[in-house]
Amino acid sequence: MINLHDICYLRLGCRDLDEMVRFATEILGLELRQKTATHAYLRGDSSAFNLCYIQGDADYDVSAFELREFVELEQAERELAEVGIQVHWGSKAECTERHVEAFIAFADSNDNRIELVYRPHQTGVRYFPSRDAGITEFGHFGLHSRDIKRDLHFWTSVLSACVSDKIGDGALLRIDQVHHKIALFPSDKVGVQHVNFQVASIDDVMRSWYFLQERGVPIVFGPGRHPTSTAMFIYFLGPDRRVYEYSSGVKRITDEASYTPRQFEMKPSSFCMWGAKPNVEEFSE
Ligand SMILES: O=C(O)c1cccc(O)c1O
Ligand SMILES: [Fe+2]
Repeated sequence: MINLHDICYLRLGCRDLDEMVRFATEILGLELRQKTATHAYLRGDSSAFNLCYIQGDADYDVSAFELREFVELEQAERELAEVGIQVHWGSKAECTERHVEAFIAFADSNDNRIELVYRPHQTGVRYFPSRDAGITEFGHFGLHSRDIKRDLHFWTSVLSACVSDKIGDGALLRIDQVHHKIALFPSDKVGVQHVNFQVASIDDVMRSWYFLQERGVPIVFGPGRHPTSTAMFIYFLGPDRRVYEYSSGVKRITDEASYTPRQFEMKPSSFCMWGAKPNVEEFSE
């Protein structure tokens, strides 16, 4: 079993890099750390980066996870080979591009591009936001799944994720005490389904609600509260048409032994206990 220590970064292709940098800094509230002609590195914590937008193919995306030890990358290569998945070892230049010491890249059971990373770089300077959205952490992300049974098996038996809750066939998966850091949603697509940043409080969620409305940012769900993680949330669209989420108050599962995953019905009330209706394809019946 490949032990995922934490989520690490997303690499997100886009058509217009400058437009994504404007959105990420002025709307989302990330800090731009580095920009080249083709790459923009943004963060909401003291990591070298959380999101890297890449000029080019808008459908390209990668999600990355940290492993604790270098030997775990070598073990992962062997374990993935056993289930018929070949890995690519990052070259020196590819490691530099990702601000990591080492990584392997592969496609998961849904053809989602995944990277397993050893020693992602931290900075010695704190995150200094370009707008005060109240971001405390890169929270989680959703991935598409064209065959949920197959992909859940992969994520929970080849990789170390555990199901915290299910909503219909969708699954919220944890890799540590946080209720979920990955979510798998049935769909006919591949890759990243939504991107979540945690914010400090309900005040930040509500402040952003007014802020986003004033600027004409399409809000696609919320404000509301998830009955699953208990987090209060708001979802909106970026100029890349990707779904972004702020949430606050995600529950922790501290007593693994006594926790049983719950099955929620596939209804709007399972996504929001306040009555908000999702305008997100994968969250709709
Ligand atoms: O936080 C959650 O519980 C949650 C539930 C459904 C969908 C999501 O994106 C979530 O973050
Ligand atoms: Fe989410």
